[in-house]
Amino acid sequence: MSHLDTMLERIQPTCADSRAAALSRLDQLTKPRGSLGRLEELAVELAAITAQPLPRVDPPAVVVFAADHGVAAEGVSAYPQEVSAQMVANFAAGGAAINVLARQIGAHLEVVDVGVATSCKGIDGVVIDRVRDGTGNIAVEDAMSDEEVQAALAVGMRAVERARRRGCRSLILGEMGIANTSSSSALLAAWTGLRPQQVVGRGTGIDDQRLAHKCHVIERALARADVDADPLRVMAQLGGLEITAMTGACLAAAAARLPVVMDGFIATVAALAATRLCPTVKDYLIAGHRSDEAGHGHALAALDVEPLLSLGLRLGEGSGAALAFPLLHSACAVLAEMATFADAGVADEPS
Ligand SMILES: Cc1cc2ncn([C@H]3O[C@H](COP(=O)(O)O)[C@@H](O)[C@H]3O)c2cc1C
Ligand SMILES: O=C(O)c1cccnc1
Repeated sequence: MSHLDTMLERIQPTCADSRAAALSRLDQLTKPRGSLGRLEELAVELAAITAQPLPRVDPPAVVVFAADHGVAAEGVSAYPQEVSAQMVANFAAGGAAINVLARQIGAHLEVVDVGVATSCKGIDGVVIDRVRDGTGNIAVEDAMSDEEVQAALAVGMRAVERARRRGCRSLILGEMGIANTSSSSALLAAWTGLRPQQVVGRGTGIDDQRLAHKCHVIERALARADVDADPLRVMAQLGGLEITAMTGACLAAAAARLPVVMDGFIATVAALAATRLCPTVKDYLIAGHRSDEAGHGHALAALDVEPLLSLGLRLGEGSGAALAFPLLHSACAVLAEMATFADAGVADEPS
């Protein structure tokens, strides 16, 4: 049995008893029923995910998976490929946006080189768990072999295991990889049947001319691929190493009953891939935000989830998920710390 099959077998439905206990307690707390809106839904979801009537999400772990994309050679990004490795060094030095946001929420941050074109070996503090030197250019060849997809999934699973051993109770998945909005668009188009024009966005900030070119590149990739193949084969043809690692991490998190806060477009497509391998994973996912990337709304709709925030972000790295995390913290605190009507001697029926 493969590593993946073992993981898929371990994924169980979320806990109905803890969900019911959290729902019942919320209705006894000193507030009009349902008045904390989405925060109440979040508390209930977290109880069901963790199988704890009083869930805890602290401390969170942030894992940033980094890799390169052969399709960068088509000129689909506003930035050159070298930026992926340079940003890995920046993560390691603590200077990127996600470093700041992770510090604010008390998260341990780990950066994993899954396949940056030029190895990040030697950069202090980076986990080296490489599958290959970047992917193939999806416009002309498969991104990876089937074996490499399995290997990249396992990279994500190992990262979750490390986070668990450190005592983390929730997971924020981030990515760094120049041109990864192209791979994500191709995957989303393959799985939803949407046209490239609907799912391709400006990524790092490309102009209209480059956007039209990017759409054409994705059309070439889709024309070459068998989009009806099984999800792993589609990932091999059109995906990315860091995207696949995030998929593996979603599966491992669900198996371990860890809530996953999804970040932007790329992270959401990776989570969508996980649900195509195991639909139950969906119940372990919390949509942190809606990014400005054109395809993100479609990816969230494909998962049938509503994001917590919409801040016009278009960064990735796990930044939007880290910004949403305090809401999870608040949901848990309200459930655990608010007085009940009985405790506080407050009349619990409207007159
Ligand atoms: C300095 C810098 C930091 C980033 N951090 C995240 N991204 C984001 O931009 C990339 C995707 O956009 P595209 O497909 O257009 O290349 C990914 O690396 C993503 O994480 C960055 C991009 C840059 C340039
Ligand atoms: O939504 C995202 O995650 C995103 C958008 C643009 C560039 N990088 C990431």
